Amino acid sequence: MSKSTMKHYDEIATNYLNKVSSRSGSLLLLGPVPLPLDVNGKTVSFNWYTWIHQTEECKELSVQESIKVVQGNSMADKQVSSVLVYGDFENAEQAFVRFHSICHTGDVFGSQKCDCGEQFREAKQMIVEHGCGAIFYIANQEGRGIGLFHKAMAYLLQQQGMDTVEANLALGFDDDLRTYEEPAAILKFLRKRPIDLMTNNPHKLEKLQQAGIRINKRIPAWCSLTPDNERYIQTKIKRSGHLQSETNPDFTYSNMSK
Ligand SMILES: Nc1nc2c(ncn2[C@@H]2O[C@H](COP(=O)(O)OP(=O)(O)OP(=O)(O)O)[C@@H](O)[C@H]2O)c(=O)[nH]1
Repeated sequence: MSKSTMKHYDEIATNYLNKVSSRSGSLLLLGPVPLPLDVNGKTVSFNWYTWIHQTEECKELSVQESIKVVQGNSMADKQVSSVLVYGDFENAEQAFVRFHSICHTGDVFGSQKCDCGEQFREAKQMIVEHGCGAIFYIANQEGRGIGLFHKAMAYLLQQQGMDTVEANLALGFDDDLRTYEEPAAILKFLRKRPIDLMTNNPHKLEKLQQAGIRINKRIPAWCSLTPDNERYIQTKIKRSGHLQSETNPDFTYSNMSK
């Protein structure tokens, strides 16, 4: 590494890198990286943070030294998590926070089989309208933790009549394998005050509380029902315990389209 590159590297490590302890080990948090995001047609400036695990070999090293160990290692085959932060996240009295499980099909492809893509867009917009908040984009939670390949298998099983829960069980998994220790540790580093949690899933709320997150209130995160996502959403309510939409208690596509 040339001297000037080394200087830039050191500067970044000093100003943008922090070590965060989590129940699953130490995390190296990098950010804030300013990121202009599209929010409903407008460009809005968010701060992006991302993190990696501090490996065993780096345990005794400082954060500055640890980051040099990964230099030249692309890590492209390891999907890493992010958090997108908006407003004065550390100090604002109320901050809206969403813990969004990665959904390649919904968020990237725009699949209508689930509500993930719309929930993500909606969360960005609600946070901007509110003035402060964060969206965690959790990389190891694809398919509620079964991974993309198995999710494709699950979709094929669903095509043969199973619902989402039955398909996960048929593949040898629990319905929901997600844990929140890592993002919870990052949240506690970025903000000490309680949050308003954007979710319909009471189990997610409980798991986050168990991970030490203080929650002021829950903000519902329902999206549009369509013929393509109705079964998925009804299964979430009937089998996975997601809370019914307060504004539309008869939340079915056929009821809504009347
Ligand atoms: N196994 C499985 N996972 C799915 C399916 N459709 C979407 N997902 C995944 O489900 C995750 C989102 O979980 P959901 O149950 O929709 O919602 P939640 O995060 O528990 O709750 P909310 O905070 O209310 O959105 C994402 O990781 C998606 O990839 C499916 O058919 N099968």
